[in-house]
Amino acid sequence: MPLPKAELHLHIEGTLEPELAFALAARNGVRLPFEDTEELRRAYLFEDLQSFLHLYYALMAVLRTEDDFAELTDGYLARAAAQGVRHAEIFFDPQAHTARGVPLATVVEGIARALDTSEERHGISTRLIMCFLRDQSAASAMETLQAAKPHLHRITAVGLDSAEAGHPPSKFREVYEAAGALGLRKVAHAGEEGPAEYVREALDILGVERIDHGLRCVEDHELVERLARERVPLTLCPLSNVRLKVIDVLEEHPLARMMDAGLLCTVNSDDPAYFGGYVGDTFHAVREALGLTDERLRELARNSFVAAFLEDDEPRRARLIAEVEAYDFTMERRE
Ligand SMILES: Nc1ncnc2[nH]cnc12
Ligand SMILES: [Zn+2]
Repeated sequence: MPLPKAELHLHIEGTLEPELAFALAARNGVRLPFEDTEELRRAYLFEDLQSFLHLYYALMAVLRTEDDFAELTDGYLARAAAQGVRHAEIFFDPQAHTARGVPLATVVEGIARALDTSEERHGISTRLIMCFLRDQSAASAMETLQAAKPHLHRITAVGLDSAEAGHPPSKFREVYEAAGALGLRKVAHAGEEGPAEYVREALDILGVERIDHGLRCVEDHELVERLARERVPLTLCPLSNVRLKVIDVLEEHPLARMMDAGLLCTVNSDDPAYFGGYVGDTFHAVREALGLTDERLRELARNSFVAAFLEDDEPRRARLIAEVEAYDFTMERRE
């Protein structure tokens, strides 16, 4: 039995495996600029965030119907469950779909259909986080928030993703204020490719409760101290950082040093179909590359439930944390 964990940084569109991409392309009559799944997989060599985003947005062309989104989401939940995920907070990028003529209702209802059966089918409780594309205008983000009003019972929080450099959190001040007024919780990608200052802006200007990535906080000692003191969760994605060349090799990832500095770190998969592993694979990879002890892995799993948006189900959080505390690592080695 794998270590129980929550996944808090997962783009549902980033779980589109090549096999499903081709199946949906055939079903929807969409022509992909790749001959087959092998040729597509060979394209997964990225130079940076932007080169990944280019392929990520292009492949979304195959996602057209509610069934497509439901199938994508249910497939992710099945793979996540097999790796010990018991709670998942899932990002989606509405503007990437509405810009292609796919209605927001199709996207939300398709994803929600899979989420509605997730506890029963996969033993995973879920939350949905609607992300704004930061390389689009603040006005477009505000329109998206307004358009989401009929779906707010499905949505727990707002997030901010896509190309970071040159698109500071402050650009979205009003949108986050409006989201807060609607009762939505707040997270944002910051400090992935962008500077430590963007992490500060996300906290002070947007009022986020968690930072997605936050890796580059390590360049700013005072910020690290603040994040540790205020127990701000960071949703790190080590395999993503290597694939997008934010760091050179996994062995150089600062995760262990960040934990030593008292930061509330979690480990997540980001876009697992593209970056070579789901969250259980990521735990294994960082254990090997950084020599993490069992107690460090337990801390990461505990942190994932501490940082989860489970305030409306504290008994579940407590049960999951108790499972982490009682986890016997020799069980995993016997698999
Ligand atoms: N790692 C990432 N950073 C920013 N935007 C994203 N969208 C999907 N994955 C992303
Ligand atoms: Zn991300």
